[in-house]
Amino acid sequence: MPADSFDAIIIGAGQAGTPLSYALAAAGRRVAFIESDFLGGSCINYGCAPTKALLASAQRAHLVRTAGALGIEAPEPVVNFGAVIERMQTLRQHSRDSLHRKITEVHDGITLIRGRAQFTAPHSLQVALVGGGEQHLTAPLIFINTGTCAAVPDIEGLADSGYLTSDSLLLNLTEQPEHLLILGGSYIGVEFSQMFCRLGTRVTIIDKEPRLMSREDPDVSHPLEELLTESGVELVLNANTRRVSRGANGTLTVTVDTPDGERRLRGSHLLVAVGRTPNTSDLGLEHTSITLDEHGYIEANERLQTSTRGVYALGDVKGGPQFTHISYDDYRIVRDALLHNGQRTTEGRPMPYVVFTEPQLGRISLSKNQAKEKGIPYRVSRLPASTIGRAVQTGETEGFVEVLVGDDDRLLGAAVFCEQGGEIMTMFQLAMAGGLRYQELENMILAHPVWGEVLNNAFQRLKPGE
Ligand SMILES: Cc1cc2nc3c(=O)[nH]c(=O)nc-3n(C[C@H](O)[C@H](O)[C@H](O)COP(=O)(O)OP(=O)(O)OC[C@H]3O[C@@H](n4cnc5c(N)ncnc54)[C@H](O)[C@@H]3O)c2cc1C
Ligand SMILES: NC(=O)c1ccc[n+]([C@@H]2O[C@H](COP(=O)([O-])OP(=O)(O)OC[C@H]3O[C@@H](n4cnc5c(N)ncnc54)[C@H](O)[C@@H]3O)[C@@H](O)[C@H]2O)c1
Repeated sequence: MPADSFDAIIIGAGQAGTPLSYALAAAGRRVAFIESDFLGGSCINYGCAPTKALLASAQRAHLVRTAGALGIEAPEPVVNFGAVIERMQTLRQHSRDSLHRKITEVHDGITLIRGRAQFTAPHSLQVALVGGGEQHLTAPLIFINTGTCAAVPDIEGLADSGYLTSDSLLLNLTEQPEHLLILGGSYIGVEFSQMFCRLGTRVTIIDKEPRLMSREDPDVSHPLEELLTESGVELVLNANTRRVSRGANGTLTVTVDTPDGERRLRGSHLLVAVGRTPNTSDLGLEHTSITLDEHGYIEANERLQTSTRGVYALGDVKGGPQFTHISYDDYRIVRDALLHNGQRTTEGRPMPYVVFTEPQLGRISLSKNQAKEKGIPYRVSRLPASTIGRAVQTGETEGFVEVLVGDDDRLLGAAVFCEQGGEIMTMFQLAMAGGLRYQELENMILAHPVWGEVLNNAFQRLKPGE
């Protein structure tokens, strides 16, 4: 079968592939855009957007539940689980429809192909089309944005007992779990735990590490652990999961070894959230010279070029931090290099992220442990959120603001665990991007009483890092 020839082929409609298709088409290139599943990839369909929509419902229930603290008497809220799910589904469908319109109607020059792509040669692909048949394509430029799927550990009985991942949970959830066991206490486990707890589900998190979010400094993860346990989430940490089984009545039992001995944890549903696996195994990469790392991620250089000339890897599939804003920045780097002679690379770019619990945990750049590991001298100031005027007025006094300052008085990083933590962290990021010294933030006139006013006070307790 003769191959259809294009200027560029993009595999995967994720957070890099989609804007890249628009940019290349706008520059007059003929683009084949291949997606095997839903447009928008994980962010739109089973990642950021649907989880934050569900978290918003859970947070509203919590606000109603706690309104009495502000003098507003409200009855215990009734969670209409079906309506909560329907709202999330509607938002997701709207995003998918809007993407479809943009790709097929707004932008000329994009040929959308629904199917699973596989390399047959370094610049040739075969697509197993949704609905049957196949198509062969070729192009001098190929962009791989195939993302990841949920990793599933090899645990006795797990496959036979039935489990959920965030991918399947968010696509197929119809009934409210009675007791959700969550394997993995990092971004996904933590966000889902608070969400389900506030919607009225009993929740247990199991993690093999002694701490939640174990990449964070201990004095950052511990307040998060306290917050969750105080709100009713059970934490089983330092736990080696040995076996999963499902009884005749449908109850799941997860058997774990902990430092205190064996425990059998029972629940109605099990969510596996132990990280992600790259979508590379069926890409036919053996027909190219593209290399993979030990975990199956595509090896790409700081310009996102793979070892096959003209083939790029963008987003989660190339390994490293897995965030929508990083995938989107990969797009910007490749777009600028190809269309605007841009020279920027992935080297040294800032790495902000937010855990969307309430309060949020916002993080930018170095933690204390990372500064120590890199031998970077730092001073640190940590302020309880209860010292922020706005926090006192709204009653949201939980958490802290922590900033690291270098020898040149410029910021090295921040961890902000309080109401509006993500937004406050973003202000610190802007100050870092602008190269501001901390004294400039201390002396800046900021409207009173905004949350950002904490930028004036955050450095009050600066002391040398240990
Ligand atoms: C539950 C959850 C919550 C998250 N929350 C956040 C958050 O709050 N903030 C944040 O920044 N990040 C979040 N993330 C991470 C974020 O979703 C990803 O980092 C981001 O979507 C980047 O994805 P991507 O561009 O690499 O590809 P993806 O969005 O994963 O898209 C890849 C696409 O490629 C398609 N594909 C795969 N193989 C083929 C093939 N062979 N042929 C054709 N198509 C193929 C897939 O169907 C998919 O549509 C979350 C992730 C999860 C799972
Ligand atoms: N707000 C956000 O930005 C956000 C939200 C959700 C997900 N994400 C992205 O999604 C990716 C995946 O998130 P994640 O939380 O699944 O993965 P993760 O890699 O961040 O954490 C995996 C967790 O599972 C634990 N674990 C691993 N194997 C285990 C086992 N056998 N038993 C018990 N625990 C085990 C680890 O100790 C770790 O705590 C992240 O890299 C993140 O970037 C981001």
